[in-house]
Amino acid sequence: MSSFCSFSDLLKTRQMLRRLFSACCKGRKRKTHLKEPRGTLELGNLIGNGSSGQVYKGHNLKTNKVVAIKMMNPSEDTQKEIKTEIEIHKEVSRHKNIASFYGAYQQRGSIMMPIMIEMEFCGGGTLFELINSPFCRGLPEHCIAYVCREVLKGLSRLQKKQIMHRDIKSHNIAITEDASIRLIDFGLARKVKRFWPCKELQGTPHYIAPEVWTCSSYDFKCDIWALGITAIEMAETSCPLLHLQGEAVGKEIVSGDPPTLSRPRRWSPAFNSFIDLCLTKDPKDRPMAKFLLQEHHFITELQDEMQVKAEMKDLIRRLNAAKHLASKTAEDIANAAVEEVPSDVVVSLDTKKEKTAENAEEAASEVQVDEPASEEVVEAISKQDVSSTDIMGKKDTIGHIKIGEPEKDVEASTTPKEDPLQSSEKAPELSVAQDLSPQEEVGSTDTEEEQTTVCHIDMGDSEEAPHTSFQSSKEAPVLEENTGD
Ligand SMILES: Nc1ncnc2c1ncn2[C@@H]1O[C@H](COP(=O)(O)OP(=O)(O)OP(=O)(O)O)[C@@H](O)[C@H]1O
Repeated sequence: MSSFCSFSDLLKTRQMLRRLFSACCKGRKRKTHLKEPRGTLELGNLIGNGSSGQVYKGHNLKTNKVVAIKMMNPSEDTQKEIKTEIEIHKEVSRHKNIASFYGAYQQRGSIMMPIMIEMEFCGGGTLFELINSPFCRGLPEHCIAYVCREVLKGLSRLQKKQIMHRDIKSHNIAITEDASIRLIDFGLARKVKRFWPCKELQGTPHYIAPEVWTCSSYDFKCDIWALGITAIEMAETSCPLLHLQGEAVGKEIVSGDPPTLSRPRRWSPAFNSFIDLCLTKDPKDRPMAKFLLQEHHFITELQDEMQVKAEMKDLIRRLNAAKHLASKTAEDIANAAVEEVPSDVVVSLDTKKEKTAENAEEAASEVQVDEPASEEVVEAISKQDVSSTDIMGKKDTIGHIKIGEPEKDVEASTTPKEDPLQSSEKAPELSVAQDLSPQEEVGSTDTEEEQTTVCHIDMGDSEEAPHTSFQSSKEAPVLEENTGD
């Protein structure tokens, strides 16, 4: 008998394989199920305000956990993106360097009702807040190495899942109160597809890799570039090319030399070399996360982790104390303003706020290391229509790019600006109703699962610098009890 197959046999086999492949693909398509939030989630204070939504501290009444709740208003354009964010966050969540995903929710009634992602609350704030706090003039090198190592672990996890974050930046690196590092915000994260390379211009301009600016095929390496930029930011408190905006940043990144530390001799050769490697312009020559984790001495020679974490914890305690003071002072000022300030409200408030910021800064530097961090009480608020919440931050768009400039020196406007450290705002409350029939169950997540890593990118609203993250005098929307099933 001949061991050769006939041409028709080959064709049949090919067809069979095709059918098998498409059946597998269909099988793998998962529906994003969203749970009904009422009776489960209770919203507390606003803790972050991004271009795609607002993030509140919250309470899961069933697990009795303090959580973070990201609330996004879907539109026809963004609905799919939000679901992708949920799916990806859920997929990468079980890792110690990724904020745990606990579930996704949507109140019954309409597909346009706000969608919520419940996740681990990171009580130390973000890396951006930390390096921009009044008492931080850049992180010491061993702390930078520690943060880079933890982010690389997260990126490595993402890569195992064939996912690129595409918005690695200091705003999207959260810190827990015990100084553990977590990647957050998977709004721009995408699967890397071998036969369908990604060419979209996406990200936050100052962190975007050259190959992304030129819309060439790109992959996980764009996250390594963004980490290199973030490492410079940790050392110098601002990222390179901050004087440029939008596409001008892209032109410089594509045609100029890669950014470096502005005073390289102040830092070790290992740190300089790490940055050089991360900021290699040709992605083919740029190392992968795994290589840097295992081979680069800036990462591998990190010693005395206990000491590094103790230093980070100290900074976090001071940051939280400053936030707490600032929110208290803001409350006092708001109360006083109502009574005292008559006609020239804007000017008076501005002056007062400046003073408040100064006071808070001064007070923070006096705060003892053991001062307890602020613990806002998660409290229920009167019900209001969630859908009325304006969750869209300022956002410029160039092509696919969200052009957020992470500028620090935002010009003082004539309207009063709140101190970024303050987050005294009350969040919308998820009204607690008794009927829990899960409508579409989304991220039914096992809250107690072991963590793993993940990350994603997004082009943050740059104009609304992170400094403004905590500002917004709006009360958070309350989820109204839904009666119209
Ligand atoms: N798990 C968390 N724990 C604590 N704070 C968080 C958490 N997730 C988000 N935040 C805060 O909320 C902010 C906005 O969150 P996130 O980045 O997910 O929103 P976004 O709308 O996607 O932002 P961007 O404008 O960067 O795209 C963060 O910068 C951070 O300050």
